[in-house]
Amino acid sequence: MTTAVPALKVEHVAIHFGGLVALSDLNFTVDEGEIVSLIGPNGAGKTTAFNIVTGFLAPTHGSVSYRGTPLDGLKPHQIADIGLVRTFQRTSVFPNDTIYDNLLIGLHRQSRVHLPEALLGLPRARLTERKVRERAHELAEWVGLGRRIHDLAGSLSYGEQRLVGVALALAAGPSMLLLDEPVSGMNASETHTFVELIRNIRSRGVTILLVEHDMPMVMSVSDRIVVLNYGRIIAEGPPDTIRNDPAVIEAYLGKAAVHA
Ligand SMILES: Nc1ncnc2c1ncn2[C@@H]1O[C@H](COP(=O)(O)OP(=O)(O)OP(=O)(O)O)[C@@H](O)[C@H]1O
Repeated sequence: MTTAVPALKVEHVAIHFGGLVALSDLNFTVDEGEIVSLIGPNGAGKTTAFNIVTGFLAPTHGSVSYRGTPLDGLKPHQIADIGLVRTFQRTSVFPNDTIYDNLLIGLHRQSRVHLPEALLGLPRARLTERKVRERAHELAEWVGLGRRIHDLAGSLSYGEQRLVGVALALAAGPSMLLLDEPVSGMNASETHTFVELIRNIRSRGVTILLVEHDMPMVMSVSDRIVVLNYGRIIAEGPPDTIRNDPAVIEAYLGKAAVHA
């Protein structure tokens, strides 16, 4: 019998900031092709967990592995190189450049062509340059910004700028995408479109871990939800289980709501 190795494995992770235990004994997995959300009230430890998985913070105890490879001690860019790529809460587009140029900048960061080759217009650089341009168009189409590709990024709505952020993350060719509050600041229609995009990204074989406050969005998109409170997992399961879990309701609404 073969046992499938989970894509992401977080084992016994704890982190202390001085006397504050921000996470303690955190254990969860994400399977290949799964959409998992990490939720919890403010200060529960979601962003801290995200930062540990992506190498922006080192845990005090425990370990994280991806496809069986320990991530301990790896830098964020090394973790991205093995396929785990994140987006950030703040949009990081260059507002005075077009979407296209933003994507080209992102793709050039990934591309292996050395600057001297590109400057000299050597054949390998020319070929790669053409591929990079094609890829920029594909990425803009993928996130639904194909028709706006030559608009200035600064002219986009906040929600659309987040889409550019997702396109930039996709530019790195992730096998797992970590989305940090991707729909914060989006209206209902943008959020709906974004949910479709997440499903589409997953359908192309990308595993997804999401930190998000928008409960209807989380409930509609997730296969499984991990709920944190005060740095500990208080519940884990599919949306229907989580929706009705008394510990989750209590964490969000307080005891009164459960006993009302
Ligand atoms: N660098 C740090 N130094 C000290 N304390 C920190 C640091 N980062 C986070 N914390 C604390 O760790 C706890 C968890 O914070 P974290 O930001 O991970 O929570 P969160 O669930 O993401 O919250 P939110 O939903 O408000 O973003 C909080 O008490 C926070 O104040």
